[in-house]
Order: sequence, then structure tokens, then C-alpha cells
Amino acid sequence: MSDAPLFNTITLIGVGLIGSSLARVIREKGLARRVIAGVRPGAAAETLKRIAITDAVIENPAEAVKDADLVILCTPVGSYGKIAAAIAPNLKPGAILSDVGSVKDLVLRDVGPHVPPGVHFIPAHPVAGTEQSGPEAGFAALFDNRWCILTPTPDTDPKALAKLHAFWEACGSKVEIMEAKHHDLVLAITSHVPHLIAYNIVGTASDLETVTNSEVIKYSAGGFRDFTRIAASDPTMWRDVFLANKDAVLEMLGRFTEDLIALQRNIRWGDGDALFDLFTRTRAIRHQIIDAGQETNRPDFGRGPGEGK
Ligand SMILES: NC(=O)c1ccc[n+]([C@@H]2O[C@H](COP(=O)([O-])OP(=O)(O)OC[C@H]3O[C@@H](n4cnc5c(N)ncnc54)[C@H](O)[C@@H]3O)[C@@H](O)[C@H]2O)c1
Ligand SMILES: O=C(O)C(=O)C[C@]1(C(=O)O)C=C[C@@H](O)C=C1
Repeated sequence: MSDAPLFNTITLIGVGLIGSSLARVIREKGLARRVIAGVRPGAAAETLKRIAITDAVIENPAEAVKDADLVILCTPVGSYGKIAAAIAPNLKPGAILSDVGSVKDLVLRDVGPHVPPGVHFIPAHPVAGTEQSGPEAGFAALFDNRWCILTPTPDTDPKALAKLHAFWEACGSKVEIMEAKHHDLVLAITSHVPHLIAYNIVGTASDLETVTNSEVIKYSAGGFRDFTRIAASDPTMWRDVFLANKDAVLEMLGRFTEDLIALQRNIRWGDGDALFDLFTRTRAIRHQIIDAGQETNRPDFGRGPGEGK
């Protein structure tokens, strides 16, 4: 078996939590001869130069993609259209263009029209992350044993798809192929709506007039504290996710609201059996997630009592 890296040059556009985790794992596993950061000038660019996790930091994404065999967009999804238009003329024929965005259908629509003939555009979403952001928040093990969902179209070149599949497996991920719209519906309930609920409950608590902010902070035990972790996630990233996945999020939010009203009735009418049945079902789901190894890879994130390894 040859030890040649999968790619000669990989360019990461925007190198924050996800981009810097990719840069680290690409280096650690020797997946490319060169990793280039294509970033905008600013504080993140200066940090990247200082921590030196890539072979070069180029403060012009269009310049940074010139030699790349694989280009991965790692910026908030709302920025994709403009970036795609800027880099498109410099993409090498035969190169693979991909991304890590949390929403997939909009990516096809925003980026697709800019992709030159001969460039293989294959969207991807590593379902792995934390509430932190920026180049110093990343770590090489982020993708270990986590799903990465690829959303090719019927026109996608099978060889390019196989290569991107191999890349994500080499990063430690389990890879799944999905249709973009279906991806957006699934992630609306498993990731997007949970974030909205966290943002909302922390917002509600901070708006309460009869309970001061200092009391909220002082007495925040397990339940509220867990929500504040999610509600600390990057505001730009999540604004873009909700605007980009509007239809699926509204659909899931509608169902969530109906179920919440049913719970309100159970409490009002003292239907303890209904509450007990629901809480028993949801506890079983938590256990299934733990058994499937779907906990975060964050080194500082402890598991609850009795929750395995
Ligand atoms: N954070 C997560 O948990 C997570 C998980 C999976 C996928 N994603 C997706 O990954 C992408 C990046 O998220 P992240 O968590 O790494 O965010 P981040 O804020 O840590 O990093 C984003 C980087 O993009 C740069 N950037 C922003 N706008 C830009 C622009 N217009 N041009 C050039 N650079 C720009 C920022 O300077 C920053 O360095 C998003 O599309 C997000 O949906 C995030
Ligand atoms: O663990 C977290 O903090 C995350 O929010 C990660 C998480 C998720 O919701 O599961 C967030 C956004 C993604 O697109 C993928 C993963």
C-alpha cells in the first residue's frame, strides 16, 4: 500500500473551530502535502499565523485556491455565495470544492451556479462541533467517530465522491450519503431547533423582571447551565443557519409547539401518567445515544453518572 497523501494541496477557506480542527487532523494524519488557510485579514488571520497550524496563511481566498486539489469552505453559510463567486475563476480543473456548512440545500443553490465546468462540487457536513469558535478552539480529534454527511447530486462524479468519502474517513468520521433537503429536515430537529430552544430559554431567563440576572447566574444548576452552553454558540453561524434552513426549522418548530401545548395541558390537568410516560421514553433515547457512542469528543466534557466510558 502506498503512503502518498490523499491530496497535494488542501485549501481551507475561513479557519475557525471547524477549519482549524481540519487543519490539525490533516497534518496529524498526513492527508495532504500542503494545507493552506485562505482567510480574510483580521484577528483570526493573525492568530493563525501565530499558531502556525497550516503551511501558509493567505489573506485572499481567491489567491489561496490556485493550487488546491481540495477546497473546503469553512465560513458561516451566509457568506458562501460571495466567496464562491470570488474563488471560482481560480479553481483548478479536476479540483474538488466542498464545505462543512450546517445547512445543505442552500449551499447547492448559492454555490452551485458559480462552479466552473471540470470542478467537482460536493457539499459535506461533519456533525461534530462545540459552542466555541475561532482557530484556537479546534482540535484534531473533533471528527473521531462522528458522522459526516455528504450530499452529492445525481451528476456528481463517482471518483470525486469516493475521494471525498475517503478523506472524511481518514479524518476519523463515519460517512453517510444523503439528499440535501432530507439532510436539512433531519438536522432541523436534531441540531437547529435544539439550539433555538436554548437561545430562547436563556433569553427568557435574562428578561425576567422578578428574577434578577445575578440570581439566574448564581442559582443556575444542571438544567439551565446545560442550555447556556448551547446558547453560547457563535451568533453569526447560527443566524445564518436559521435564515438558510427556514422551511425545515419552521416545520419542526410547529410540531414542537404542538407537543409543548400538550405538555402544558398534562400539567394543568394533573395528568402525571402522561408526563411519566414521556419522560421514560426520552430517558431511553438518551441511553441509546450514549450506547451508540454519540457523545461529544471535547476533552473537557464529562459524561453524566452511569453514562459509560
Ligand atoms: N460550530 C459547530 O459546531 C459546527 C459544526 C459543524 C459545522 N459547522 C459549520 O462550519 C462552518 C464554520 O463554523 P465554525 O464553528 O468553524 O465557525 P468559526 O466562527 O469558529 O469560524 C468561522 C471562520 O470564518 C471566518 N469568516 C467569517 N465570515 C467570513 C467571510 N465572509 N469571508 C472569509 N472568512 C469569513 C471567520 O473569520 C472565522 O475564522 C459554518 O458554516 C457552520 O455552519 C459548525
Ligand atoms: O456539540 C455542540 O456544541 C454542537 O452544537 C454541535 C452541532 C450539533 O448541533 O450537534 C452543531 C452544529 C452542527 O452543524 C453540528 C454539530
